[in-house]
Amino acid sequence: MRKPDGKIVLLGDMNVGKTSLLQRYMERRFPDTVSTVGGAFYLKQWRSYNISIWDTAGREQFHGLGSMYCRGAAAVILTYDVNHPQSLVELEDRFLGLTDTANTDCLFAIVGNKVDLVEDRAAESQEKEGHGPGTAGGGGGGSPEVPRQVRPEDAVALYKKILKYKMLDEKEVPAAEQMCFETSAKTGYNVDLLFETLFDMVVPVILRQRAQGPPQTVDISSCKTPRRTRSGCCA
Ligand SMILES: Nc1nc2c(ncn2[C@@H]2O[C@H](COP(=O)(O)OP(=O)(O)OP(=O)(O)O)[C@@H](O)[C@H]2O)c(=O)[nH]1
Ligand SMILES: [Mg+2]
Repeated sequence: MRKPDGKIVLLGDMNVGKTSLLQRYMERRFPDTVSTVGGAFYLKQWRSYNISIWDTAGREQFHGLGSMYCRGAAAVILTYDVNHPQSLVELEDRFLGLTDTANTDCLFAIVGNKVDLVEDRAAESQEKEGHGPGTAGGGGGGSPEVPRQVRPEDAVALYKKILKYKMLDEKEVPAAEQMCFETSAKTGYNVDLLFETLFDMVVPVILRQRAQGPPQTVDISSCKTPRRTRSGCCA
């Protein structure tokens, strides 16, 4: 098997749908998933390039592994659940720091998944209309019964914060509107668009990396071994 030419890593809180997104894209289905342990990867051939796509565990106890998976990454997909604002907050607080090991010219995509639930809830609330007062905490006439939990602008704001954190010039990287997606692994909405937009963007990064020298590999000896807790789990 040929060595991958480039690497894309999915990061984000547990349950946001990272594994489901990857399975939807690679296997064209939406199977039941179990919470990921450690990490796993798929290889995708895109044009003449082999791209590895890494699925990581969002659970806190595997957090220490995240920066190892990001080492040398050409792109990172920061995933949140559009119905859980905290999952967007976590991207900044808990996951962004893990990307310090990625390439200096690493691309960042911000992906709000489970957008089908927003539509479902909106439809439900429309059905209820005219059947008496709403149940979703008032606000008075005119305001939607089920407010959208995370707005696309919130993801764009995070993208801009990332550029600041990475000290990147907005003019030299893809625009926020190009890199913020809303997806549904359940219906497949925007899933091909997400991955294939990134593949196309990653190819020039691969070419630049090649021109700069040998690709970075994971040097396991340089990674700190996770401390063992009394229960034997990774801390
Ligand atoms: N409605 C809906 N449910 C989804 C979607 N994507 C994932 N899910 C469900 O959300 C749950 C978690 O999905 P996973 O893909 O396992 O989440 P994960 O981010 O990989 O979680 P960890 O591996 O624990 O980090 C599962 O029950 C999925 O079926 C989506 O787009 N829409
Ligand atoms: Mg998973």
